[in-house]
Amino acid sequence: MIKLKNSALMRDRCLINGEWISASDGREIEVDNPASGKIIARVPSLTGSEAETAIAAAKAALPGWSRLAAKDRTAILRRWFTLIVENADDLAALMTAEQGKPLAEAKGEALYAASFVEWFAEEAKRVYGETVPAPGTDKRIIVMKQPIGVCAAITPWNFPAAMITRKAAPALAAGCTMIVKPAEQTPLTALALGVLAEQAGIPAGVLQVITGDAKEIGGVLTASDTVRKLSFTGSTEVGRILMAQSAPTIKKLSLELGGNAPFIVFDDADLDAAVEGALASKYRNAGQTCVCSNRIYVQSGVYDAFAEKLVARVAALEVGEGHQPGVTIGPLIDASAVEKVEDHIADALAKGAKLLIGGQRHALGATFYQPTVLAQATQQMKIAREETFGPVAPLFRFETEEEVIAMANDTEFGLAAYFYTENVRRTWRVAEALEYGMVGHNSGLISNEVAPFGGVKQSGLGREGSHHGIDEYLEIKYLCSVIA
Ligand SMILES: NC(=O)C1=CN([C@@H]2O[C@H](COP(=O)(O)OP(=O)(O)OC[C@H]3O[C@@H](n4cnc5c(N)ncnc54)[C@H](OP(=O)(O)O)[C@@H]3O)[C@@H](O)[C@H]2O)C=CC1
Ligand SMILES: O=C(O)CCCC(=O)O
Repeated sequence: MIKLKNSALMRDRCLINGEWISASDGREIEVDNPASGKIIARVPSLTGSEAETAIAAAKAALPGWSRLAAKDRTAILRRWFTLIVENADDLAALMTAEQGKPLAEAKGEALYAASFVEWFAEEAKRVYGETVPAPGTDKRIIVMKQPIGVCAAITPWNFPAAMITRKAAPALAAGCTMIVKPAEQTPLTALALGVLAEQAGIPAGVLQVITGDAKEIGGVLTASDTVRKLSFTGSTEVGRILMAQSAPTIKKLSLELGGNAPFIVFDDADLDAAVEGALASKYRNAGQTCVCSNRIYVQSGVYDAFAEKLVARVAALEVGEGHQPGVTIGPLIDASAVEKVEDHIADALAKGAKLLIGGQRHALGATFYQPTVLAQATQQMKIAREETFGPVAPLFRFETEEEVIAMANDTEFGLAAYFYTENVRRTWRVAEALEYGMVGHNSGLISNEVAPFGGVKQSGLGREGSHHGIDEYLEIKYLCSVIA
Protein backbone atom coordinates (compact mmCIF):
# COMPACT_ATOMS: atom_id res chain seq x y z
CA MET A 1 0.00 0.00 0.00
CA ILE A 2 1.45 3.37 -1.05
CA LYS A 3 0.84 6.03 1.63
CA LEU A 4 -0.47 9.24 0.08
CA LYS A 5 -1.74 12.45 1.68
CA ASN A 6 -4.22 12.78 -1.20
CA SER A 7 -5.57 9.29 -1.85
CA ALA A 8 -7.49 10.54 -4.91
CA LEU A 9 -4.19 10.46 -6.79
CA MET A 10 -4.08 6.66 -6.75
CA ARG A 11 -6.01 5.58 -9.84
CA ASP A 12 -6.55 2.13 -11.31
CA ARG A 13 -8.46 3.40 -14.34
CA CYS A 14 -7.57 5.35 -17.45
CA LEU A 15 -8.69 8.84 -18.38
CA ILE A 16 -10.58 8.96 -21.67
CA ASN A 17 -12.81 11.89 -22.59
CA GLY A 18 -13.22 12.95 -18.97
CA GLU A 19 -14.26 9.46 -17.78
CA TRP A 20 -12.16 7.07 -15.69
CA ILE A 21 -12.56 3.71 -17.41
CA SER A 22 -11.43 0.09 -17.16
CA ALA A 23 -10.61 -2.05 -20.18
CA SER A 24 -13.79 -3.24 -21.93
CA ASP A 25 -12.51 -6.83 -21.74
CA GLY A 26 -11.39 -6.38 -18.11
CA ARG A 27 -7.72 -7.03 -18.86
CA GLU A 28 -5.20 -5.44 -16.51
CA ILE A 29 -1.47 -4.78 -16.22
CA GLU A 30 0.24 -5.55 -12.92
CA VAL A 31 2.47 -2.79 -11.57
CA ASP A 32 5.25 -3.88 -9.27
CA ASN A 33 7.70 -2.20 -6.96
CA PRO A 34 11.14 -2.86 -8.49
CA ALA A 35 12.73 -2.91 -5.05
CA SER A 36 10.64 -5.80 -3.75
CA GLY A 37 8.97 -7.30 -6.84
CA LYS A 38 5.63 -6.98 -4.99
CA ILE A 39 2.51 -6.06 -6.96
CA ILE A 40 1.42 -2.58 -5.85
CA ALA A 41 -1.42 -1.90 -8.29
CA ARG A 42 -3.27 -3.03 -11.38
CA VAL A 43 -4.19 -0.69 -14.23
CA PRO A 44 -6.26 -1.28 -17.36
CA SER A 45 -4.71 -2.98 -20.35
CA LEU A 46 -6.63 -1.06 -22.99
CA THR A 47 -7.05 -2.29 -26.53
CA GLY A 48 -6.63 -0.61 -29.87
CA SER A 49 -10.33 0.15 -30.06
CA GLU A 50 -10.12 2.11 -26.80
CA ALA A 51 -7.19 4.03 -28.24
CA GLU A 52 -9.48 4.84 -31.21
CA THR A 53 -12.06 6.19 -28.75
CA ALA A 54 -9.39 8.42 -27.20
CA ILE A 55 -8.36 9.70 -30.65
CA ALA A 56 -12.00 10.56 -31.46
CA ALA A 57 -12.35 12.40 -28.14
CA ALA A 58 -9.10 14.31 -28.72
CA LYS A 59 -10.39 15.33 -32.16
CA ALA A 60 -13.73 16.47 -30.74
CA ALA A 61 -12.03 18.50 -27.99
CA LEU A 62 -9.60 20.21 -30.36
CA PRO A 63 -11.75 23.09 -31.70
CA GLY A 64 -12.82 24.28 -28.25
CA TRP A 65 -9.32 24.09 -26.77
CA SER A 66 -7.43 25.56 -29.72
CA ARG A 67 -9.84 28.50 -29.99
CA LEU A 68 -9.43 29.55 -26.36
CA ALA A 69 -7.48 32.76 -25.92
CA ALA A 70 -3.85 31.88 -25.17
CA LYS A 71 -4.25 33.70 -21.86
CA ASP A 72 -7.05 31.32 -20.86
CA ARG A 73 -4.91 28.24 -21.66
CA THR A 74 -2.14 29.86 -19.61
CA ALA A 75 -4.45 30.21 -16.61
CA ILE A 76 -5.53 26.55 -16.77
CA LEU A 77 -1.96 25.28 -17.21
CA ARG A 78 -0.81 27.43 -14.30
CA ARG A 79 -3.43 25.74 -12.11
CA TRP A 80 -2.04 22.35 -13.22
CA PHE A 81 1.47 23.55 -12.31
CA THR A 82 0.33 24.69 -8.86
CA LEU A 83 -1.42 21.38 -8.21
CA ILE A 84 1.65 19.38 -9.24
CA VAL A 85 3.79 21.41 -6.84
CA GLU A 86 1.22 21.08 -4.04
CA ASN A 87 1.10 17.31 -4.56
CA ALA A 88 4.83 16.82 -5.15
CA ASP A 89 5.26 14.63 -2.06
CA ASP A 90 2.56 12.23 -3.23
CA LEU A 91 3.84 12.17 -6.80
CA ALA A 92 7.28 11.39 -5.36
CA ALA A 93 5.88 8.55 -3.24
CA LEU A 94 4.20 7.06 -6.34
CA MET A 95 7.39 7.36 -8.40
CA THR A 96 9.58 5.77 -5.76
CA ALA A 97 7.10 2.92 -5.38
CA GLU A 98 6.73 2.11 -9.08
CA GLN A 99 10.11 3.20 -10.45
CA GLY A 100 12.49 2.80 -7.49
CA LYS A 101 14.35 6.12 -7.52
CA PRO A 102 15.22 7.55 -4.07
CA LEU A 103 12.47 9.72 -2.60
CA ALA A 104 14.54 12.94 -2.72
CA GLU A 105 15.26 12.36 -6.40
CA ALA A 106 11.58 11.57 -7.01
CA LYS A 107 10.53 14.82 -5.34
CA GLY A 108 13.11 16.59 -7.48
CA GLU A 109 11.53 15.02 -10.55
CA ALA A 110 8.02 16.10 -9.50
CA LEU A 111 9.23 19.72 -9.28
CA TYR A 112 11.21 19.33 -12.53
CA ALA A 113 7.99 18.04 -14.17
CA ALA A 114 6.08 21.03 -12.79
CA SER A 115 8.70 23.43 -14.18
CA PHE A 116 7.78 22.43 -17.76
CA VAL A 117 4.11 23.17 -17.08
CA GLU A 118 4.94 26.59 -15.63
CA TRP A 119 7.33 27.40 -18.49
CA PHE A 120 4.93 26.42 -21.27
CA ALA A 121 1.97 28.08 -19.55
CA GLU A 122 3.95 31.28 -20.03
CA GLU A 123 5.10 30.41 -23.56
CA ALA A 124 1.45 29.95 -24.66
CA LYS A 125 1.21 33.75 -24.75
CA ARG A 126 4.34 34.12 -26.90
CA VAL A 127 3.44 32.19 -30.05
CA TYR A 128 4.40 35.06 -32.30
CA GLY A 129 3.97 35.27 -36.07
CA GLU A 130 5.76 37.50 -38.56
CA THR A 131 5.03 40.10 -41.18
CA VAL A 132 7.33 39.82 -44.17
CA PRO A 133 8.05 42.62 -46.67
CA ALA A 134 6.29 41.48 -49.85
CA PRO A 135 7.97 41.42 -53.28
CA GLY A 136 5.30 43.82 -54.66
CA THR A 137 3.28 46.75 -53.25
CA ASP A 138 0.00 44.96 -53.97
CA LYS A 139 0.61 42.17 -51.44
CA ARG A 140 0.91 41.69 -47.71
CA ILE A 141 2.63 38.60 -46.32
CA ILE A 142 1.76 37.31 -42.88
CA VAL A 143 3.16 34.22 -41.17
CA MET A 144 1.06 32.71 -38.41
CA LYS A 145 1.55 29.69 -36.19
CA GLN A 146 -1.30 27.30 -35.50
CA PRO A 147 -1.63 24.18 -33.34
CA ILE A 148 -0.75 21.03 -35.23
CA GLY A 149 -3.85 19.23 -33.93
CA VAL A 150 -4.25 15.92 -32.13
CA CYS A 151 -0.94 14.72 -30.64
CA ALA A 152 0.23 11.53 -28.94
CA ALA A 153 3.05 10.90 -26.46
CA ILE A 154 4.67 7.57 -25.65
CA THR A 155 6.82 7.92 -22.56
CA PRO A 156 9.43 5.83 -20.69
CA TRP A 157 9.66 4.51 -17.14
CA ASN A 158 12.84 6.31 -16.08
CA PHE A 159 11.16 9.73 -15.68
CA PRO A 160 7.50 8.87 -15.06
CA ALA A 161 6.41 12.50 -14.54
CA ALA A 162 8.81 14.82 -16.35
CA MET A 163 8.70 13.03 -19.69
CA ILE A 164 4.92 13.50 -19.70
CA THR A 165 4.85 17.18 -18.80
CA ARG A 166 7.78 18.00 -21.13
CA LYS A 167 5.50 16.83 -23.99
CA ALA A 168 1.97 17.56 -22.77
CA ALA A 169 2.60 21.10 -21.49
CA PRO A 170 3.89 22.52 -24.81
CA ALA A 171 1.21 20.61 -26.73
CA LEU A 172 -1.60 22.02 -24.60
CA ALA A 173 -0.03 25.47 -24.50
CA ALA A 174 0.05 25.50 -28.31
CA GLY A 175 -3.66 24.62 -28.43
CA CYS A 176 -3.26 20.92 -29.29
CA THR A 177 -4.94 17.99 -27.58
CA MET A 178 -2.84 15.05 -26.41
CA ILE A 179 -3.12 11.33 -25.65
CA VAL A 180 -0.41 9.99 -23.33
CA LYS A 181 0.62 6.32 -23.25
CA PRO A 182 3.03 5.88 -20.31
CA ALA A 183 5.40 2.93 -19.86
CA GLU A 184 3.74 -0.14 -18.40
CA GLN A 185 6.14 -0.12 -15.43
CA THR A 186 5.16 3.42 -14.34
CA PRO A 187 1.49 4.16 -15.07
CA LEU A 188 0.55 5.38 -11.57
CA THR A 189 2.39 8.70 -11.76
CA ALA A 190 0.89 9.29 -15.22
CA LEU A 191 -2.65 8.64 -13.98
CA ALA A 192 -2.05 10.92 -10.98
CA LEU A 193 -0.99 13.69 -13.36
CA GLY A 194 -4.29 13.05 -15.18
CA VAL A 195 -6.21 13.53 -11.91
CA LEU A 196 -4.43 16.85 -11.30
CA ALA A 197 -5.04 17.96 -14.90
CA GLU A 198 -8.76 17.33 -14.43
CA GLN A 199 -8.73 19.26 -11.13
CA ALA A 200 -6.95 22.12 -12.87
CA GLY A 201 -9.84 22.41 -15.31
CA ILE A 202 -8.26 20.90 -18.40
CA PRO A 203 -11.39 19.94 -20.35
CA ALA A 204 -12.45 16.39 -21.23
CA GLY A 205 -10.54 14.99 -24.21
CA VAL A 206 -7.78 17.60 -24.09
CA LEU A 207 -5.39 15.44 -22.06
CA GLN A 208 -6.06 11.69 -21.90
CA VAL A 209 -3.98 8.97 -20.27
CA ILE A 210 -4.24 5.42 -21.59
CA THR A 211 -2.38 2.33 -20.39
CA GLY A 212 -2.16 -0.95 -22.21
CA ASP A 213 -0.36 -3.01 -24.79
CA ALA A 214 2.36 -0.76 -26.26
CA LYS A 215 2.48 -2.41 -29.68
CA GLU A 216 -1.27 -2.37 -30.16
CA ILE A 217 -1.84 1.16 -28.90
CA GLY A 218 1.33 2.42 -30.63
CA GLY A 219 0.08 0.83 -33.85
CA VAL A 220 -3.28 2.61 -33.62
CA LEU A 221 -1.74 5.99 -32.68
CA THR A 222 0.81 5.89 -35.50
CA ALA A 223 -1.64 4.60 -38.14
CA SER A 224 -4.21 7.29 -37.37
CA ASP A 225 -4.45 10.16 -39.82
CA THR A 226 -6.13 12.21 -37.07
CA VAL A 227 -3.01 12.05 -34.89
CA ARG A 228 -0.75 14.62 -36.57
CA LYS A 229 2.16 14.49 -34.16
CA LEU A 230 3.89 11.83 -32.08
CA SER A 231 6.43 12.59 -29.37
CA PHE A 232 8.39 9.60 -28.06
CA THR A 233 11.09 9.15 -25.44
CA GLY A 234 12.67 5.72 -25.17
CA SER A 235 15.04 3.38 -26.93
CA THR A 236 16.43 4.06 -30.39
CA GLU A 237 15.13 0.66 -31.46
CA VAL A 238 11.49 1.51 -30.65
CA GLY A 239 11.99 5.03 -32.04
CA ARG A 240 12.90 3.49 -35.40
CA ILE A 241 9.76 1.32 -35.33
CA LEU A 242 7.53 4.30 -34.53
CA MET A 243 9.18 6.39 -37.23
CA ALA A 244 8.54 3.66 -39.82
CA GLN A 245 4.95 3.24 -38.63
CA SER A 246 4.41 7.01 -38.87
CA ALA A 247 5.69 7.22 -42.45
CA PRO A 248 2.40 6.38 -44.21
CA THR A 249 0.61 9.32 -42.53
CA ILE A 250 3.68 11.64 -42.70
CA LYS A 251 3.33 12.45 -39.02
CA LYS A 252 5.45 15.11 -37.40
CA LEU A 253 7.81 13.41 -34.93
CA SER A 254 9.81 14.31 -31.87
CA LEU A 255 12.12 11.45 -30.90
CA GLU A 256 14.23 11.53 -27.77
CA LEU A 257 16.18 8.30 -28.00
CA GLY A 258 19.22 6.56 -26.58
CA GLY A 259 22.50 8.19 -25.66
CA ASN A 260 26.11 7.15 -25.04
CA ALA A 261 27.41 10.23 -23.28
CA PRO A 262 31.15 10.84 -23.08
CA PHE A 263 32.43 12.64 -19.97
CA ILE A 264 35.92 14.07 -20.61
CA VAL A 265 38.34 15.16 -17.90
CA PHE A 266 41.38 17.09 -19.14
CA ASP A 267 44.65 17.43 -17.21
CA ASP A 268 43.83 21.08 -16.51
CA ALA A 269 40.41 20.35 -14.96
CA ASP A 270 39.36 21.17 -11.41
CA LEU A 271 39.58 17.53 -10.37
CA ASP A 272 37.25 17.69 -7.37
CA ALA A 273 34.59 19.44 -9.44
CA ALA A 274 35.02 16.82 -12.17
CA VAL A 275 34.56 13.99 -9.68
CA GLU A 276 31.36 15.57 -8.34
CA GLY A 277 30.12 16.14 -11.89
CA ALA A 278 30.85 12.54 -12.86
CA LEU A 279 29.09 11.26 -9.76
CA ALA A 280 25.96 13.32 -10.47
CA SER A 281 25.92 12.56 -14.16
CA LYS A 282 26.69 8.85 -13.89
CA TYR A 283 24.77 7.69 -10.83
CA ARG A 284 21.62 9.85 -11.05
CA ASN A 285 18.60 7.52 -11.15
CA ALA A 286 21.07 4.60 -10.70
CA GLY A 287 22.51 5.37 -14.13
CA GLN A 288 19.14 5.06 -15.86
CA THR A 289 18.91 8.28 -17.83
CA CYS A 290 19.62 8.86 -21.48
CA VAL A 291 21.98 11.71 -20.55
CA CYS A 292 23.96 9.70 -17.96
CA SER A 293 27.70 9.57 -18.66
CA ASN A 294 28.35 6.22 -20.28
CA ARG A 295 32.10 6.63 -21.00
CA ILE A 296 34.45 8.58 -18.76
CA TYR A 297 37.62 9.69 -20.60
CA VAL A 298 40.43 10.89 -18.32
CA GLN A 299 43.69 12.40 -19.54
CA SER A 300 46.82 10.47 -18.50
CA GLY A 301 48.21 13.12 -16.17
CA VAL A 302 45.19 12.98 -13.83
CA TYR A 303 43.88 9.47 -14.55
CA ASP A 304 45.07 7.80 -11.34
CA ALA A 305 44.13 10.72 -9.09
CA PHE A 306 40.67 10.99 -10.67
CA ALA A 307 40.09 7.22 -10.33
CA GLU A 308 41.08 7.29 -6.67
CA LYS A 309 38.84 10.24 -5.83
CA LEU A 310 35.88 8.81 -7.78
CA VAL A 311 36.15 5.43 -6.09
CA ALA A 312 36.18 7.12 -2.65
CA ARG A 313 32.95 8.99 -3.52
CA VAL A 314 31.29 5.90 -5.02
CA ALA A 315 32.11 3.91 -1.89
CA ALA A 316 30.00 6.40 0.09
CA LEU A 317 26.88 5.94 -2.07
CA GLU A 318 24.04 4.33 -0.15
CA VAL A 319 22.17 1.57 -1.98
CA GLY A 320 18.67 0.76 -0.79
CA GLU A 321 14.92 0.93 -1.15
CA GLY A 322 14.07 4.46 -2.27
CA HIS A 323 11.79 5.37 0.64
CA GLN A 324 14.58 4.72 3.18
CA PRO A 325 16.27 7.90 4.45
CA GLY A 326 19.78 8.49 3.13
CA VAL A 327 19.48 6.16 0.14
CA THR A 328 21.16 7.54 -2.99
CA ILE A 329 20.97 4.54 -5.33
CA GLY A 330 17.71 2.62 -5.72
CA PRO A 331 17.03 -0.62 -7.57
CA LEU A 332 17.24 -0.97 -11.34
CA ILE A 333 13.90 -1.13 -13.09
CA ASP A 334 13.85 -4.91 -13.62
CA ALA A 335 15.86 -8.11 -13.88
CA SER A 336 16.76 -7.59 -17.51
CA ALA A 337 18.30 -4.19 -16.68
CA VAL A 338 20.55 -5.96 -14.16
CA GLU A 339 21.44 -8.61 -16.74
CA LYS A 340 22.49 -5.89 -19.22
CA VAL A 341 24.77 -4.33 -16.57
CA GLU A 342 26.28 -7.74 -15.78
CA ASP A 343 26.82 -8.45 -19.47
CA HIS A 344 28.63 -5.13 -20.02
CA ILE A 345 30.85 -5.66 -16.99
CA ALA A 346 31.68 -9.28 -17.90
CA ASP A 347 32.53 -8.24 -21.47
CA ALA A 348 34.75 -5.39 -20.20
CA LEU A 349 36.59 -7.61 -17.71
CA ALA A 350 37.13 -10.29 -20.36
CA LYS A 351 38.68 -7.63 -22.63
CA GLY A 352 41.11 -6.33 -19.99
CA ALA A 353 39.22 -3.87 -17.79
CA LYS A 354 40.10 -3.76 -14.09
CA LEU A 355 37.47 -3.63 -11.36
CA LEU A 356 38.08 -0.74 -8.91
CA ILE A 357 34.88 -1.05 -6.87
CA GLY A 358 31.53 -2.88 -7.09
CA GLY A 359 31.01 -5.39 -9.87
CA GLN A 360 28.45 -7.56 -8.07
CA ARG A 361 24.73 -7.78 -7.50
CA HIS A 362 23.87 -6.11 -4.21
CA ALA A 363 22.85 -8.23 -1.24
CA LEU A 364 19.51 -6.37 -1.04
CA GLY A 365 17.92 -8.35 -3.86
CA ALA A 366 17.52 -9.21 -7.51
CA THR A 367 17.23 -5.68 -8.92
CA PHE A 368 19.93 -4.05 -6.80
CA TYR A 369 23.42 -3.64 -8.23
CA GLN A 370 26.54 -2.27 -6.55
CA PRO A 371 27.74 1.08 -7.92
CA THR A 372 30.77 0.12 -9.98
CA VAL A 373 33.92 1.72 -11.36
CA LEU A 374 36.05 0.01 -14.02
CA ALA A 375 39.55 1.12 -15.09
CA GLN A 376 41.38 0.41 -18.36
CA ALA A 377 38.23 0.51 -20.48
CA THR A 378 38.71 0.53 -24.26
CA GLN A 379 36.66 1.43 -27.32
CA GLN A 380 36.37 -2.27 -28.24
CA MET A 381 34.20 -3.06 -25.20
CA LYS A 382 30.38 -3.22 -25.34
CA ILE A 383 30.33 -0.62 -22.60
CA ALA A 384 31.87 1.86 -25.06
CA ARG A 385 29.36 1.11 -27.82
CA GLU A 386 26.00 0.56 -26.08
CA GLU A 387 24.00 2.48 -23.50
CA THR A 388 24.53 0.60 -20.20
CA PHE A 389 21.63 2.24 -18.31
CA GLY A 390 23.06 1.21 -14.96
CA PRO A 391 25.44 2.32 -12.19
CA VAL A 392 28.73 1.50 -13.93
CA ALA A 393 31.47 4.06 -14.63
CA PRO A 394 34.11 2.82 -17.11
CA LEU A 395 37.30 4.93 -17.13
CA PHE A 396 39.15 5.31 -20.44
CA ARG A 397 42.67 6.79 -20.59
CA PHE A 398 43.60 9.33 -23.30
CA GLU A 399 46.66 11.41 -24.21
CA THR A 400 45.61 14.24 -26.55
CA GLU A 401 42.60 16.47 -27.22
CA GLU A 402 42.36 15.25 -30.84
CA GLU A 403 42.38 11.63 -29.71
CA VAL A 404 39.59 12.11 -27.15
CA ILE A 405 37.39 14.09 -29.54
CA ALA A 406 37.66 11.25 -32.06
CA MET A 407 36.82 8.66 -29.38
CA ALA A 408 33.93 10.72 -28.00
CA ASN A 409 32.37 11.13 -31.45
CA ASP A 410 32.88 7.48 -32.42
CA THR A 411 29.26 6.46 -31.83
CA GLU A 412 25.96 6.54 -33.69
CA PHE A 413 24.48 8.45 -30.72
CA GLY A 414 24.64 12.22 -30.16
CA LEU A 415 22.57 13.23 -27.15
CA ALA A 416 24.69 14.64 -24.29
CA ALA A 417 28.41 15.10 -23.70
CA TYR A 418 30.37 16.62 -20.82
CA PHE A 419 33.90 17.96 -20.44
CA TYR A 420 35.97 19.52 -17.70
CA THR A 421 38.75 22.00 -18.43
CA GLU A 422 39.85 25.38 -17.07
CA ASN A 423 41.33 26.41 -20.43
CA VAL A 424 39.10 28.90 -22.23
CA ARG A 425 40.49 28.25 -25.75
CA ARG A 426 40.06 24.52 -25.31
CA THR A 427 36.53 25.10 -24.02
CA TRP A 428 35.42 26.58 -27.35
CA ARG A 429 37.34 24.06 -29.47
CA VAL A 430 35.92 21.06 -27.64
CA ALA A 431 32.36 22.42 -27.33
CA GLU A 432 32.27 22.99 -31.08
CA ALA A 433 33.89 19.66 -32.02
CA LEU A 434 31.61 17.41 -29.98
CA GLU A 435 28.83 15.98 -32.19
CA TYR A 436 26.11 16.17 -29.56
CA GLY A 437 22.86 18.08 -29.06
CA MET A 438 23.78 19.08 -25.51
CA VAL A 439 27.19 19.74 -23.97
CA GLY A 440 28.02 20.35 -20.32
CA HIS A 441 31.23 22.29 -19.61
CA ASN A 442 32.35 21.91 -16.00
CA SER A 443 28.88 20.54 -15.22
CA GLY A 444 27.43 17.05 -15.01
CA LEU A 445 23.83 18.27 -14.83
CA ILE A 446 22.43 20.09 -17.86
CA SER A 447 18.67 19.45 -17.78
CA ASN A 448 16.24 22.27 -17.07
CA GLU A 449 13.06 23.68 -18.56
CA VAL A 450 14.62 26.77 -20.16
CA ALA A 451 17.21 24.97 -22.35
CA PRO A 452 16.58 22.91 -25.51
CA PHE A 453 16.83 19.19 -24.69
CA GLY A 454 17.47 16.80 -27.58
CA GLY A 455 19.99 14.95 -29.65
CA VAL A 456 21.62 14.62 -33.06
CA LYS A 457 22.49 11.52 -35.11
CA GLN A 458 20.55 8.45 -33.93
CA SER A 459 19.68 10.07 -30.60
CA GLY A 460 16.63 11.65 -32.12
CA LEU A 461 14.76 14.51 -33.68
CA GLY A 462 13.44 17.76 -32.28
CA ARG A 463 13.91 19.67 -29.05
CA GLU A 464 11.94 19.68 -25.80
CA GLY A 465 11.77 22.43 -23.20
CA SER A 466 12.93 26.01 -23.90
CA HIS A 467 11.16 28.40 -26.28
CA HIS A 468 11.92 25.91 -29.07
CA GLY A 469 9.83 23.19 -27.39
CA ILE A 470 6.46 24.72 -28.31
CA ASP A 471 7.37 24.92 -32.02
CA GLU A 472 7.24 21.11 -32.13
CA TYR A 473 3.45 21.43 -31.68
CA LEU A 474 2.86 24.27 -34.14
CA GLU A 475 2.50 24.51 -37.90
CA ILE A 476 3.53 27.58 -39.86
CA LYS A 477 0.90 29.03 -42.15
CA TYR A 478 1.73 31.78 -44.58
CA LEU A 479 -0.98 34.15 -45.76
CA CYS A 480 -0.47 36.07 -48.99
CA SER A 481 -3.06 38.83 -49.20
CA VAL A 482 -3.46 40.84 -52.42
CA ILE A 483 -4.86 44.22 -51.53
CA ALA A 484 -4.71 46.13 -54.82
N1 LIG B 1 15.93 7.82 -24.03
C1 LIG B 1 15.54 7.41 -22.86
O1 LIG B 1 15.30 8.19 -22.00
C2 LIG B 1 15.29 5.99 -22.60
C3 LIG B 1 16.11 5.04 -23.13
N2 LIG B 1 15.87 3.76 -22.86
C4 LIG B 1 16.81 2.76 -23.41
O2 LIG B 1 16.06 1.69 -23.88
C5 LIG B 1 16.44 0.49 -23.22
C6 LIG B 1 15.22 -0.38 -23.09
O3 LIG B 1 14.25 0.23 -22.24
P1 LIG B 1 12.71 0.04 -22.53
O4 LIG B 1 11.88 0.38 -21.40
O5 LIG B 1 12.53 -1.33 -23.07
O6 LIG B 1 12.46 1.18 -23.63
P2 LIG B 1 11.38 1.18 -24.75
O7 LIG B 1 11.84 2.06 -25.83
O8 LIG B 1 11.00 -0.21 -25.09
O9 LIG B 1 10.08 1.81 -24.02
C7 LIG B 1 9.76 3.17 -23.99
C8 LIG B 1 8.27 3.37 -24.26
O10 LIG B 1 7.94 2.84 -25.55
C9 LIG B 1 6.86 1.91 -25.43
N3 LIG B 1 7.00 0.90 -26.48
C10 LIG B 1 7.80 -0.19 -26.49
N4 LIG B 1 7.65 -0.86 -27.66
C11 LIG B 1 6.73 -0.19 -28.39
C12 LIG B 1 6.15 -0.37 -29.68
N5 LIG B 1 6.51 -1.38 -30.47
N6 LIG B 1 5.24 0.53 -30.09
C13 LIG B 1 4.87 1.56 -29.31
N7 LIG B 1 5.39 1.79 -28.09
C14 LIG B 1 6.33 0.94 -27.64
C15 LIG B 1 6.99 1.39 -24.02
O11 LIG B 1 5.75 0.84 -23.60
P3 LIG B 1 5.69 -0.38 -22.55
O12 LIG B 1 6.48 0.05 -21.37
O13 LIG B 1 4.24 -0.46 -22.27
O14 LIG B 1 6.27 -1.56 -23.25
C16 LIG B 1 7.34 2.66 -23.28
O15 LIG B 1 6.17 3.44 -23.10
C17 LIG B 1 17.03 0.96 -21.92
O16 LIG B 1 17.93 0.03 -21.39
C18 LIG B 1 17.72 2.21 -22.36
O17 LIG B 1 18.96 1.90 -22.93
C19 LIG B 1 14.81 3.38 -22.09
C20 LIG B 1 13.96 4.28 -21.53
C21 LIG B 1 14.19 5.69 -21.71
O1 LIG C 1 16.54 9.84 -19.71
C1 LIG C 1 15.66 10.49 -20.22
O2 LIG C 1 15.12 10.25 -21.30
C2 LIG C 1 15.08 11.61 -19.55
C3 LIG C 1 15.99 12.74 -19.51
C4 LIG C 1 16.17 13.17 -18.14
C5 LIG C 1 16.44 14.61 -18.12
O3 LIG C 1 15.58 15.39 -18.50
O4 LIG C 1 17.54 14.94 -17.71
